[in-house]
Amino acid sequence: MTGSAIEANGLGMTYGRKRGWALRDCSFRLPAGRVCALVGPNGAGKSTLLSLAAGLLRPSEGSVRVLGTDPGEARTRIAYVSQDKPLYPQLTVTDTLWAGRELNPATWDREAADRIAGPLPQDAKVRTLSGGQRTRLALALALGKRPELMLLDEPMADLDPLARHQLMGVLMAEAAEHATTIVMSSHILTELEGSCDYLLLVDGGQVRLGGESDDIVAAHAVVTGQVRDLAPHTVVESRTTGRQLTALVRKEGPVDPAAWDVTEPSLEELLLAHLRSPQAPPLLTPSATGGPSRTGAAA
Ligand SMILES: Nc1ncnc2c1ncn2[C@@H]1O[C@H](COP(=O)(O)OP(=O)(O)OP(=O)(O)O)[C@@H](O)[C@H]1O
Repeated sequence: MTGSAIEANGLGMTYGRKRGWALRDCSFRLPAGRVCALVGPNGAGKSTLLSLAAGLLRPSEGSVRVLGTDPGEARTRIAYVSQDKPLYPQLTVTDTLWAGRELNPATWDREAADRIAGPLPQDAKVRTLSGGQRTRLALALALGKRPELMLLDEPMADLDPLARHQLMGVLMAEAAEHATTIVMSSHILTELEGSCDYLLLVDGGQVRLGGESDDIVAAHAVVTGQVRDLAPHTVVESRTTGRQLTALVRKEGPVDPAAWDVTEPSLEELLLAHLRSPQAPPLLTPSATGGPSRTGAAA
């Protein structure tokens, strides 16, 4: 088994008793070297999970280990880009990159940072940059640090489509070349489909899907037909048009091709079906549990 980038055990976080649980009873493992999409609706707990992994929050219950140790101890090996991208507004782009080098003298990779920060006006003060430009600078700092684990909270949200495409390309090349683990939260599901090989779906503070994207997709099927009984498969979502039933199912064995038209769902289709169906049981593939597959039925 490869090493773990993140290992959560019964992880829970509340920001105050009256506020309830932002994250509850989360147990999963993210193997090192993966590019992981962290998806879920607003308020699902994605930022909370990333902040816990970055060591900026302490768990209210359970534990999280990062790169085999406590998040605080792994801090120099982690780069975290939060949604609000905190940078010093009075520094210029050049000064900011210089500070990045000074803070990470042992690992600073100027070429990697320049590849991302290159298009920015180098003498401009951070406070004069647009939201997208600030994102670019924050990502340059993160990549220049040459981390083992990048935790990116909606990194592409305020980038234009061209910048998004280019920066995704740089991140993917980085992951491939240096085996950097990347966890990237996003609401843009189509963007994740071609880039991420691992998936964590968080909803209501719980991990509902976890594992290799391909395996999670392969565990499901879209079936269309006139038969009503889908047993033994688990129906995640279904709709009826006339006499025709279309359903997204989690397969329990082979689906009868004589009774159903069967296609593989796209990742986007799969995620949307789960987001619309909070009652669907969780699915974690063996690599996400460190053991046999965990489903709602077996958990
Ligand atoms: N600093 C905070 N103080 C109090 N409650 C918080 C704080 N940060 C988050 N929460 C609460 O924790 C829950 C999870 O929030 P979180 O920001 O982790 O969700 P998210 O999945 O990142 O959402 P989004 O997609 O909108 O960014 C929400 O109910 C939110 O209101």
